[in-house]
Amino acid sequence: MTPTRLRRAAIAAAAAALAAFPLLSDNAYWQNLAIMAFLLAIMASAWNIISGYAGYVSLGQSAFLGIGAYTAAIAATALDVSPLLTAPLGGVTAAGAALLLALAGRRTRGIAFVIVSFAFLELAAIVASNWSSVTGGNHGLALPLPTWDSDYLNLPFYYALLALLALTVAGSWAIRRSRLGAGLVAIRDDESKAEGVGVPAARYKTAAFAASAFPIGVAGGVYGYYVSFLEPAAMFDIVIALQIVLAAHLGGVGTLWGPVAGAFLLEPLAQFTNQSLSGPDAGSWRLIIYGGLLSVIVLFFPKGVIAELVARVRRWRGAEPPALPGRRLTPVPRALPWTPQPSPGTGPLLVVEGLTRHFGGVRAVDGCSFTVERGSITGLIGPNGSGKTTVFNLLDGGLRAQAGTVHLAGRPIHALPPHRRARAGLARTYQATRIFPSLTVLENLLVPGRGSRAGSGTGSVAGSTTRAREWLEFVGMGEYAGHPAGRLSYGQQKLVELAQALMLEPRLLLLDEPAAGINPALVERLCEIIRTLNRGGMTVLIVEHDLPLVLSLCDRVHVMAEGRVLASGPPGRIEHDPAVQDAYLGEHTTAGAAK
Ligand SMILES: Nc1ncnc2c1ncn2[C@@H]1O[C@H](COP(=O)(O)OP(=O)(O)OP(=O)(O)O)[C@@H](O)[C@H]1O
Repeated sequence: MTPTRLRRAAIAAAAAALAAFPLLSDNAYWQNLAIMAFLLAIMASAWNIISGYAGYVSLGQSAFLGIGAYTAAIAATALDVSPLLTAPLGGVTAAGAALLLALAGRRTRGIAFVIVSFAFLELAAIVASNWSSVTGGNHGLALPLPTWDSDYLNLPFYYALLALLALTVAGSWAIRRSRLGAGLVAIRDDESKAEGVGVPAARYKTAAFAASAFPIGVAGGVYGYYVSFLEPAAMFDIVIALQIVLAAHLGGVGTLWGPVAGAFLLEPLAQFTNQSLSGPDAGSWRLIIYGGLLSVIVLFFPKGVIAELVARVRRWRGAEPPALPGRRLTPVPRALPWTPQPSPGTGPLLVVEGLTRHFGGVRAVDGCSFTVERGSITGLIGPNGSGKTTVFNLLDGGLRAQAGTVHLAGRPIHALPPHRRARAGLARTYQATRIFPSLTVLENLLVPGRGSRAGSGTGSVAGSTTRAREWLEFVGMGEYAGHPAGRLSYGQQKLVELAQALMLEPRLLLLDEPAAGINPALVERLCEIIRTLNRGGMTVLIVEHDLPLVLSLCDRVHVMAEGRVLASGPPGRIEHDPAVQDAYLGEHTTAGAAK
């Protein structure tokens, strides 16, 4: 049996055993333990969507449990129905409240976001405590007792939470396999790069926050009815928030089953501490235990205890796949997997006027103006520090210009956010390659989606996959499609990043030092690729220090010095321009400084 089949069989057996358990045993202790484990597993699995996939670690996710519980209880009382029926409303309210957290996630990340998320939990507790007319405040809110036969007391809760757990895991699986999921992991790996390849990060994160809060809110509705009494201190407890994070870290952050497995491992400890710790200091002791455990795990098993142990056993058994070897390069296919559409308007494709960006006293780009003709390969050269990369960062929106305009195919793009510039037809590669190491090579290409230029980034995943494979074949990386991108060599990563940019089917391709740090055979291949793309109708702007390469490849060259274009013209003329030689030899700079 293959490992995948073995895992599927184990999951099916565990699901069947859990489904049959309450029918075979009426032991209330074990049923309660299972119910609480389901609850924790739902929360950890849902937390994983925003914190595991997208990397926004939330210490406030348990707020949605309280929000769901209060909403379902209040709605059930108002409508005079069972709280089990109003539990989905708890999910809807939680997803709505998550938009607040998503707003914070637009402005903060890393440790700042962790603190904001914790503040969100505290805020929810304060609202519940003080809004006594609705929530009962610190006196609490009592729910009616279940109406069904006491013989079946736990069963409806048990099966409701088990079904919700199955749905949460299925939802998490579907999200991870979708373009949204690839986009979230890309955001975790490198958010600004993700935006640069057309990922609408703010929208994706908002969707992930809502998807993460919804199941927790529904579970809160069921849980509130199960405990039948709601009070702010218990419903918005930081210890629950810690347990969620701990469960995910125990099993494996960012994996599908890790948070679930972690929850089942952790829940017995949670029950033990609940029962054995009592008195006024019990809360503090629980905080110390869970906080301490979390610190140890994050320090020594950052990817999760189970995930790290499995990886270590694999390494020990020598089962880790070997480093990816370079293969003989296949010839570049002559035909492009793409038919370019003519760009609208007439005149140059790119018009840059008066572009300016200073960093304190450093005038990195200082009133820079130039054009790129349609269908050309244009070079942007200049000595180190002359501002070439900063110009690229201003063109793709990674940096905001302090002055100046940029028009692409007649359309002003200087005020657009990076993902909309990518969708407008601008794609780039980086001087130091920036692919998404946690994704496979194929997934790296699926992040931008297909045909983004035409605004059809919502095209089917199947269609995008076909196109992604075609572009990978085109750059010669087809056989690496399923490999983790982080394990490729530097040169291979450069080719993958190029294919990723090509997935945007750009009007203008910006290449930042494509030949830097790669072997001569690969440089040759890269030139061949660039020429083939250009023959197929793609316009290319290239920053490169390898002058012979630029002179042989480009139709026109702009030379930058001190943040502005000093000279422009065909390569033959530029090569012998005294002002250019002056700038490269440093005399221009020296003279400028002496003035
Ligand atoms: N984020 C930043 N903060 C401060 N200074 C910066 C920043 N980015 C660039 N600079 C400065 O702006 C100037 C231009 O840098 P830039 O990287 O654009 O030059 P470049 O022509 O691409 O150089 P190279 O060919 O070495 O890559 C340099 O003096 C650099 O130190």
